[in-house]
Amino acid sequence: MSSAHKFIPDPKTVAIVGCPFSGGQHRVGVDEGPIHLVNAGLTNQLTELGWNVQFDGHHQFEEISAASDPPIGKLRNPRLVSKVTEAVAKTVGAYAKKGQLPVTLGGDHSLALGTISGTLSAHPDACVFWIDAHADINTAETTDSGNIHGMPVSFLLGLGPKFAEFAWVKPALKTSRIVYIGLRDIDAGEKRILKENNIKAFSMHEVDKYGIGKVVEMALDHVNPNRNLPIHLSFDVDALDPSVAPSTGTPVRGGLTFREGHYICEALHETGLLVALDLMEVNPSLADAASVKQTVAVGCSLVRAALGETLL
Ligand SMILES: NC(=[NH2+])NCCC[C@H](N)C(=O)O
Ligand SMILES: [Mn+2]
Ligand SMILES: [Mn+2]
Repeated sequence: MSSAHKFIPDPKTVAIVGCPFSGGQHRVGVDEGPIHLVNAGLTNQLTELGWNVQFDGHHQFEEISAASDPPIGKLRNPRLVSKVTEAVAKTVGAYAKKGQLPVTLGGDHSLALGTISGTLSAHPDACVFWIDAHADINTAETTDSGNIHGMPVSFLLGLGPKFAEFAWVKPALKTSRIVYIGLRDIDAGEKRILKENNIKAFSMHEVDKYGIGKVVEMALDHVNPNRNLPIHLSFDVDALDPSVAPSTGTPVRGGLTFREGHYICEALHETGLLVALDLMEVNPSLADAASVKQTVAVGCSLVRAALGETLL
């Protein structure tokens, strides 16, 4: 079966961008996520789905010692996160400009500052599906944790205080072009930001109320009413219920089922509009071996679903 990709020319190529990075939060191990996902056979699985797979090894990031990267205000590891995400933006943007579909494997969700910047450099009118238990829209003022993986969306939207260290970030995303699914752990400041900016969000309450099929349709109607804009899918594995994806840094009960998570990926594939995908926050050091294996397998299977694997 050949799927009609509206923005990815044949022969369709996916570029795997492995990002062993954990500087956007404080738990060790999330940098091992991409290595586990690739070792589980992800590249071969995508070849079998009919994709050319480009993978040149995991991203090598410049090191910045903690001593030379003190907090700026509440922001932790600001220079490191900025450098790394800027490099990711360049890499993702270059692949997207060549007509390839970048699949970025995290690593923590601060990386989406890079991936979405990269996508928007190639597809300025792209919309973003942010699938997550969290909104990751804190600013340097509202954050409690100081972890930048809880803030990438505010940077992309140009909300909150600006920092010279992040001068490369263009606030290229419009509030009307992002939609959330799966939310259930939103900080008070984030609730305010979502409301004040009229940002569309489907929490687990709406998933329960309408069912995932209707929610994805409503989400598409909001960000992509004519079904003609490129789509960037940023999937935080903690959107799934911890019984489905236990091995992650900030698990929250009451999440998406295995099928609901996959349905989102399948439905976005069916649009033919997907131009980039992130799979973030798999942390192989936070659970027993069986749970790690389960989480890594679910991660691979979400990526396959977004890239065309069907049940029949
Ligand atoms: N990408 C994630 N898992 N983010 C979790 C963010 C948690 C919390 N809201 C914070 O700002 O720290
Ligand atoms: Mn999350
Ligand atoms: Mn997240």
